[in-house]
Amino acid sequence: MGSPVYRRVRSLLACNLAFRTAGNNNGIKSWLKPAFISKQRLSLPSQSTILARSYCQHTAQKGLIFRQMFEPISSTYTYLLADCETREAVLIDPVLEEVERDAKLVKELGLRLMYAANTHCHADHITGTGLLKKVVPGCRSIISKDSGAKADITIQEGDCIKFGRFHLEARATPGHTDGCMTFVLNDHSLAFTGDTLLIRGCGRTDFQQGSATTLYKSVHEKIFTLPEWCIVYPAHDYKGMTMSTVDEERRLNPRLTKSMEEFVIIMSNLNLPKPTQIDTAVPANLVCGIQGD
Ligand SMILES: N[C@@H](CCC(=O)N[C@@H](CSS)C(=O)NCC(=O)O)C(=O)O
Ligand SMILES: [Fe+2]
Repeated sequence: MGSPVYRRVRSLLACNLAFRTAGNNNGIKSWLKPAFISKQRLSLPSQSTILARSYCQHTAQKGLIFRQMFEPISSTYTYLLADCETREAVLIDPVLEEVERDAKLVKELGLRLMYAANTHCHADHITGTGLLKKVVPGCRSIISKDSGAKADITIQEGDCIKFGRFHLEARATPGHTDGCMTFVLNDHSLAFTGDTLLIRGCGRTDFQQGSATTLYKSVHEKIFTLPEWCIVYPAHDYKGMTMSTVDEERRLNPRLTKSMEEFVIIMSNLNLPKPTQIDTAVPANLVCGIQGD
């Protein structure tokens, strides 16, 4: 139906999995379509541009402040979430070397940083949580009880990290490490998967109590059961990608679309070198990172 341009628009929307179902449920399609169609004859934005733009609008409409930040040495993503009304905020997976950047942004945006939470005891970088507590008074560190690491608050499956009108639900997703958690936004639109699920990949399982069968079950039971339009944000990406969706990873993840038996063989043949900072990072992260003087 319609012009070639309209058909292109339709096919872009059709293959954009985040929109396919979300649109019917929460109005994404209704606010996406008018702006998009009106520009169609000038130039067609790429699918990822549409998703990024639309997602910003989506979060803004919900009253959620959301930032993804990158630390290039360990290729780590740190996430800032805040309620734009109450200004309460949470940081996920801050990195020591970027504490100044994160604290500056929190200040610039007029936010009250309540928590700095780690998805797990990282092996490749020192967490910024310890130092953040020093430079942002009132901020409390969070990690899972099963990680064996120290923090102000230790959490378990089902616990919630509340910031303003929002909360992150903690889902235990062990496998990369014993204490890995995935943090899911209360409306299930976003999931912060740490190293459990990476974009088209997953965390390695060859150290820190790693187990391929446990990771496989965690992903299938706790992440792939989220709505297909849920956007997944990992702790790392090594190929320049920023986000994915549950649907994309269910269909396209080259490791996790396999049977558990095939997955175990893949994971035992990764032959990855040890993270360069592992010997300093793990002991520091077991005590919530560098605490400052
Ligand atoms: N080269 C990096 C470490 C890369 C690495 O091992 N990444 C981990 C996540 S950090 S614990 C991983 O699970 N990778 C899975 C994969 O398939 O790449 C460094 O030296 O820091
Ligand atoms: Fe890790």
